[in-house]
Amino acid sequence: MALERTLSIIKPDAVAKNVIGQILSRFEGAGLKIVAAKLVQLSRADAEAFYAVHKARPFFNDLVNFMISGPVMIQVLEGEGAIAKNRELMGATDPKKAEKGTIRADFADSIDANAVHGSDAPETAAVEVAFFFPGMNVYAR
Ligand SMILES: Nc1ncnc2c1ncn2[C@@H]1O[C@H](COP(=O)(O)OP(=O)(O)OP(=O)(O)O)[C@@H](O)[C@H]1O
Repeated sequence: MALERTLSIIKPDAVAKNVIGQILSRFEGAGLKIVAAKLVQLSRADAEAFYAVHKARPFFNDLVNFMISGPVMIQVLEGEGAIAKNRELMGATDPKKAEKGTIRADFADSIDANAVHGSDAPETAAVEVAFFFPGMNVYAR
């Protein structure tokens, strides 16, 4: 397995619930290292640009409005197979379908307020890490 970096976002619902620490602990407990982090309020332009791939989806506006509804915690996680490992820790997009013990099963309320975001492939990880942490090494292959 390759050493990877992936972008993780703790979304406004989870920040509002005061579970940043519990979520970061899960990453660290699974052997992922936090190599960059910032707590920020995204602007509408930031959220629209970050989720540009979803622009045509019916939920795009709701997603953008949700992502700017409060601060988010954005971090870069590093580790062997970090992209898949993070997705495993997060669980399915819809918390009702997320496996027991995953972040979304434990902290998310709905498919839109679903606690966390994680890059889904090396290519998207490279783009997403660069979006929030320009110039950062992403071990892109
Ligand atoms: N049907 C839907 N209704 C409302 N929101 C949705 C729906 N599908 C996806 N979303 C929102 O858009 C985000 C991005 O959707 P995507 O299909 O990429 O899911 P994901 O890869 O599991 O989530 P993320 O990209 O946030 O890690 C989801 O995390 C969710 O917040």
